Amino acid sequence: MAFDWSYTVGLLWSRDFWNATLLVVELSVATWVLAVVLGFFVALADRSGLMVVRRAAALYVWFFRSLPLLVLLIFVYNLPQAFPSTSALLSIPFVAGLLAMVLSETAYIAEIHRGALVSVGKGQYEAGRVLGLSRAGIQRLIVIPQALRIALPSLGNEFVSIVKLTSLVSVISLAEILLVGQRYYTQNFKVIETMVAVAFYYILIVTVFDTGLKALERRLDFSRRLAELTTEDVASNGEIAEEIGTDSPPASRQPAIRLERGGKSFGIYPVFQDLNLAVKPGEVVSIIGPSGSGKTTLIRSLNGLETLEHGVVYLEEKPFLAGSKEKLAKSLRHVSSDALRIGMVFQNFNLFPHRTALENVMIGPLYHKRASASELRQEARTMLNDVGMLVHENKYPHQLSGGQQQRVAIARALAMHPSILLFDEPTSALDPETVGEVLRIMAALARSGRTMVIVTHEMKFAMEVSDRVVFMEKGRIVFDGSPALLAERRREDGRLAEFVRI
Ligand SMILES: Nc1ncnc2c1ncn2[C@@H]1O[C@H](COP(=O)(O)OP(=O)(O)OP(=O)(O)O)[C@@H](O)[C@H]1O
Repeated sequence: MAFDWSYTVGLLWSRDFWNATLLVVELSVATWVLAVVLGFFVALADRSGLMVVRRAAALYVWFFRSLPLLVLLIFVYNLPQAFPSTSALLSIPFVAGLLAMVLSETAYIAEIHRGALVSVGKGQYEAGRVLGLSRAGIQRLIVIPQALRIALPSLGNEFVSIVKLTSLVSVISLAEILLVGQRYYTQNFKVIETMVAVAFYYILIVTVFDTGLKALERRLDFSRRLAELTTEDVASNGEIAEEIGTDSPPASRQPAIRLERGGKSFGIYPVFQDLNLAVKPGEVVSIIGPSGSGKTTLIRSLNGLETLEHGVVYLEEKPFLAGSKEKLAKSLRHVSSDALRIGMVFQNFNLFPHRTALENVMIGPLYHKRASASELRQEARTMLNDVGMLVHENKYPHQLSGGQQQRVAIARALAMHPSILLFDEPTSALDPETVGEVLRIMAALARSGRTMVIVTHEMKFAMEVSDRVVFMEKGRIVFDGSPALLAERRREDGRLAEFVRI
């Protein structure tokens, strides 16, 4: 029997098929949107601090991924037999189909979100934290935009799967494309001709939505976003200001920040115990020492990025953080305005890749509504100008060199007007050529009387710029004094001489 082309072509104008196509689109889009939203919450639950929430999320994903959709469909559609109260809703095939598909797809999509959330680096969360963003704020402004971009190709792929899975809802008598086709060929036996039309409708839906999703993917892909570059600004940097003014010149003589009897372990390995460090207002303290001596852990303990077990951190002699094993920890209320008094610059910059240099600098003050958006924009531009980066204000981090990124990161920390600035090995991830530009900014900050604590391997810089140098070894402070005293001690102390070579 010859293939009946005129019959197949005629089916492309069939009202039944177009109605079924509309139904498939509605069911697929509703399933996808709901599962993308709900899946995100399941993925967040999977990362919750509460074990019971994590377990519940894992149980959900395990159960609904194990269950075939067909079984779930039949189960949900027939649920009213056991629970008559559900019949008002579940006897509507569209609702029953949607519910079953959402339950199943949420489990798959939660796994996609989970993968995307894991790939947003820890540094992004930490950068949000030091800018005083709440958990929800970090998710909304930093994590979700990045995770969505990472997840979108897989989410688009899942949409295609959902479109095809809708063919299963024919078992609950929902007139989707396959069921319409079956009705046709059981009357005229033109199976192949009918199935060609069925294939056409599925391919049409997938093609249209796939094209749309790819376009969305391109829009969200910030690595493809390019700032308008003028020929002049491609390589140039602006001038770095000689001094980068402070808001509140240090008046008090009491320590700006002080760690008392700090103790920290990772597992059974103690990094330091009974450690004391006090930094006066306007003082520049460099912490130096061999790798693994605990410098980074110490500086991160000062602003709570690492939780101490023992000891108390005081801000202007007011308890600010207490070790988890300290009695004070229970009564100490976390006041976020205190945390905002400490700015931090990270080794790996941790700029937000989906935002321009200017937006990175503005994000903190804007979140805290420190002034109107236009005032904050102006102020952020001044900060960028101070670090010689105004010419690059509209560039995304991937368009900047390491040194330029670190300069923007410094401007971002300054934009919060912190009274203390912590630098965690700010030049360690930089090429030798760009180290100098970051050190020049830090020297300008030091000259302007800022309180700074710097973990560094740049000995020359530490000796020239610091008021005090702290030498750490194996979790202990073995030297704490002026650079001049260090230079003197170096002559007698072999270990110091070995380490502090300028
Ligand atoms: N998250 C962690 N989990 C387990 N151990 C850690 C963690 N962070 C640091 N450590 C360990 O704590 C010790 C101190 O690390 P820290 O990074 O503070 O040293 P450091 O003096 O800053 O070293 P470097 O100069 O190489 O950065 C090291 O032995 C390190 O392996």
